[in-house]
Amino acid sequence: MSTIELNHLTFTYPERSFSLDVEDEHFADPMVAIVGQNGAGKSTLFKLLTGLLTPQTGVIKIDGEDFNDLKPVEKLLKVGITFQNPDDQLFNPTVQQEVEWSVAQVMDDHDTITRRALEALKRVGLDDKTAENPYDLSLSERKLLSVATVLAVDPAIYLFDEPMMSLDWESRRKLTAIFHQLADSGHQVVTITHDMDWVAAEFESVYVMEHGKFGFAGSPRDLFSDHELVQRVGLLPPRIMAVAESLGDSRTYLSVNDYWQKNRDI
Ligand SMILES: Nc1ncnc2c1ncn2[C@@H]1O[C@H](COP(=O)(O)OP(=O)(O)OP(=O)(O)O)[C@@H](O)[C@H]1O
Repeated sequence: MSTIELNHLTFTYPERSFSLDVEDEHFADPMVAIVGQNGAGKSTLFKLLTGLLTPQTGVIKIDGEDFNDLKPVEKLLKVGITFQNPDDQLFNPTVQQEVEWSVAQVMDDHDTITRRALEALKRVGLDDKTAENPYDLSLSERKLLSVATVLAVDPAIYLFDEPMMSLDWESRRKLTAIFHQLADSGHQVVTITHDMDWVAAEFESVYVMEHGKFGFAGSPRDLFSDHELVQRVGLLPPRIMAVAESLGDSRTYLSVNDYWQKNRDI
């Protein structure tokens, strides 16, 4: 599995409205969640990790190599991103062409491009919509299509910016299963999310960003046990904790199952 190292990374927008400043951070787990308030710098970090923005100082190393030294195709094979808003990355006339376009950025063989596109569309459940215009799909389907464009390229590291936002229940279930399949097959999945129930239930590694810096790295249980931090950075703890709290129990619970395990003998 890949590792991402950030060393003395700084970036400031030209307007000087916001600065990101990461001393030393290391993502080495298969599934990593990055959380934090609006404007904390999460999407800016993703733009740096994909080369859409260039840091003013510091280095991003992926598997020990300076990311900025890689050729464009090597970058695409190392890191793929799905944006918060799928409409920012969909522009082809059909669903199939959309995915094929992505694969064509990293290879030339037409048959392989088509095969990979169809496999990725099947994986997200859009294989019956290949001829449709992406803008005729629902928002959930457009989000899954943007995921398919990355699955078809199959980079080592998948970055997802708010993947669960606006997804219907079935699509959430499907995407969560894909996350685990990716992690189990040696990929790294790094996701920005505001969905703390999902973080608590599915992730082992969570990083908190505050004002352009990392303020916490650890397990969801450690994060949600730190009530002062959770309140300071405006995170909503898992809903099961609010339910337990209303019953006079202020312990940390990550899911209904977790609550059940800890309370079934009482
Ligand atoms: N292109 C830009 N030019 C100038 N400032 C920007 C630009 N993009 C983002 N910012 C500012 O940088 C700060 C960090 O934005 P960023 O989108 O990285 O935060 P975020 O943590 O991803 O927020 P959210 O959770 O709302 O997506 C914000 O104050 C934002 O207004």
